[in-house]
This record gives sequence, C-alpha cells and structure tokens, in this order.
Amino acid sequence: MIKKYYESDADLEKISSSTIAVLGYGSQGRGQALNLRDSGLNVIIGIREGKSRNAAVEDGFEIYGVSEAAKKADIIMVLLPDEKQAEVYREDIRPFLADGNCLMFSHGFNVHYGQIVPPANVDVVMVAPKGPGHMVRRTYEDGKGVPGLIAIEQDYTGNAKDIALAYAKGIGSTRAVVLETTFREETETDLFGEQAVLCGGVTCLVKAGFETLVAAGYAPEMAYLEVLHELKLIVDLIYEGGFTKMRDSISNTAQYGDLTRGPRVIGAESYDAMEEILCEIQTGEFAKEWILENMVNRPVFNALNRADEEHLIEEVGAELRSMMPQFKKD
Ligand SMILES: NC(=O)c1ccc[n+]([C@@H]2O[C@H](COP(=O)([O-])OP(=O)(O)OC[C@H]3O[C@@H](n4cnc5c(N)ncnc54)[C@H](O)[C@@H]3O)[C@@H](O)[C@H]2O)c1
Ligand SMILES: CC(C)(O)[C@@H](O)C(=O)O
Ligand SMILES: [Mg+2]
Ligand SMILES: [Mg+2]
Repeated sequence: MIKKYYESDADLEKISSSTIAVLGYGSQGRGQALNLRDSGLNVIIGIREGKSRNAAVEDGFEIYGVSEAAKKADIIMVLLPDEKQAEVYREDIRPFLADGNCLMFSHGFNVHYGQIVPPANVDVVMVAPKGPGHMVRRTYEDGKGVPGLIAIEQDYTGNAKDIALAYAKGIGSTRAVVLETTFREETETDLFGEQAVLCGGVTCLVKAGFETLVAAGYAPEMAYLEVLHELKLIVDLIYEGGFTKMRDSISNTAQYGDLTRGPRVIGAESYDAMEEILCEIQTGEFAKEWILENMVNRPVFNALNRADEEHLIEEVGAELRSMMPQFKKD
C-alpha cells in the first residue's frame, strides 16, 4: 500500500531554521516560494537576470545569482526547466554543495535519467506538487492545497523524509494529501500523464473534435464552445465527484452517448499508442529525444508549437473569451 501523509504527519519546525534556496522563479518557483514564505519559512531565490527575476523582486524576496543562493542555502530546491538543470547543476550548484545539504527537485527527470549525479554527502529528495505552479499558489491562498508526492533518493543525514514532509507542508500539499513514491515512479508516471492524457491527449482530442465539426460545415464558434469551453465544466464535475457525479449531472442521452461512443474514440489503437508511449519513457528513449532536441535548439518543438499557436481554435477561442467577464483581467 502506498504511504499517505497529512498535516499532522509533517512538522514545519524540522526546517524552520534552514535557509531554503528556490532556484528559478517560474511556474513552480514562484508558487512554491510564496507559499513557503507565507508558512513562515526562510526563503531566498536564486535566479538569472530576466523577467522572472523582476517578478521575484516585485514579490519582495532576497535575490541572488544561482551559485550564490546555492552556497547560502541548506535546502536547494531546483525549479529550473528540466532541460537546463544538468548544465546549471554542473556549473552553479555542484561546486557549492556542502556536506549535509538537501538537494531537492519537483520532478525526477534529471536524477532518474542520470543527467544529475549528486555527491554521496547530501540528501536527495523530491517534493512534487501534482498540479501547475499557478494552482499551487491559488489553492494555498484559498486555504487548501494541491496534492503532492515525496521521494527520497538519498538519505545522507537521516532526516531526508522529515525535511521532505516539512517542505510539502510549507507549500500546502499536506492540506490535501502527500504520497510517498520513488524518483523512478514519479518520473515515468508524470511524463506519461502529461503526454498521453493531461496535455497531449486532451489537446489532440479537443482539436480532433473541433476539426471534425468545422470540416462538416459547423461554425467554428459553435465547435469551440462545444468541445473546449464546456470541457472545463465537465472536468470540474469529474474532479469533484468522479465519473459518477458528472454522469449524474448530464442528460441520460449524453450518458448513453458517453458510454457507447467514447470507447470508439479511445479504442484499441489508443491503448496501443499509450503502451508505446509508456515504453519510450521507461526505456529512456523519450528522455534522449528531448535532451538531443534541446542540443539542436528545438527545431521540432518550435515547428509543432507554432502550428498549434496558429490553429483556428486559438483564434476563435481568444475572440470568444475576450467577451466573457470571467476572463477579463481586473
Ligand atoms: N510547471 C509546472 O506546473 C510543474 C509541475 C510539477 C513539476 N514541475 C517541475 O518543476 C520544475 C520547474 O518547472 P517550471 O515549469 O516551473 O519552469 P519554468 O520554465 O516555469 O521556470 C523556470 C525558471 O528558471 C529560470 N531559468 C531558466 N534558465 C535558467 C538558467 N540557466 N539559470 C537560472 N535560471 C534559469 C527561468 O527564468 C524561470 O524563472 C521542473 O523540474 C518541472 O518538471 C513543474
Ligand atoms: C503540470 C504538469 C503537466 O503536471 C507537470 O508535470 C509539468 O511538467 O508541467
Ligand atoms: Mg511534468
Ligand atoms: Mg505533472
């Protein structure tokens, strides 16, 4: 049985006298740093010049270059882009690691695939919120938390788990639930989830539905509201109460269509593709592809991303959302 932890299992005192360096101030960096500070912990930011450095300044943090922050800290949370972590680690983190430091990650990619090999005299720990960084912050501000994972790769001090749990409490995750996993399990399931379901699966499903309706002569605006806008409302019900709550809310007609037609859309071919995608993750093939893609300046990433940015669904969506009060910025 997987181990689960809640508020009373974690003690902020375990890290209350530690200096925590959050390296990177992007999606996770900002969310986690603000939550840790609001939980009363000592946070400094390690960041290079640029837009997100300015955001950290505006948010009132003590700011340093990456190497300086790594040197000052007891706990070093690496929230840089996965594809940059190995290089920054070699140049700006590794030389400044001190005996007994805790090196922390929110995703296991670099440690699991051997791009970062920490020395034996530090703890190596993961605290990974299971949600986007902006939601880590928003949920914490609402008095709740995004569920999280902890994993211990190396327990040099004997305190690694207490530190991980305290950090998870600091970012709000123990308010929901924290599961104990391994770097391998987190890395493989996280990559699979975002590729096959959460990001890749969903965007392709929505695009396919949109393109099918538009090709059949229906208005793009109709198609957008049907397959994208309403998706959130349906997912909210699933999120709150599973398929059962969603199916209680929709019509019997929708439910019959759901039960009989859904498996035709996600059929044997999709199961085969999912298995193949998981296998590429498990064998390291995906990791190698992504590392090499970055070495040649991301030609595939850029071309595919540009095509999706220029897709009709984005144009129609931007226009429709601009009229909806829920998307207006104050
Ligand atoms: N985005 C998420 O919601 C999410 C969720 C769970 C886990 N994670 C993990 O969290 C980590 C951070 O991801 P993210 O999406 O928050 O990253 P991000 O791209 O949003 O932010 C990265 C930050 O690092 C800074 N940075 C980039 N290159 C740098 C360099 N060479 N030196 C110094 N600073 C540099 C950027 O300016 C930015 O502040 C990754 O390991 C990712 O897998 C992310
Ligand atoms: C938010 C996600 C997709 O869950 C995360 O894993 C990421 O890589 O951004
Ligand atoms: Mg991920
Ligand atoms: Mg994820």
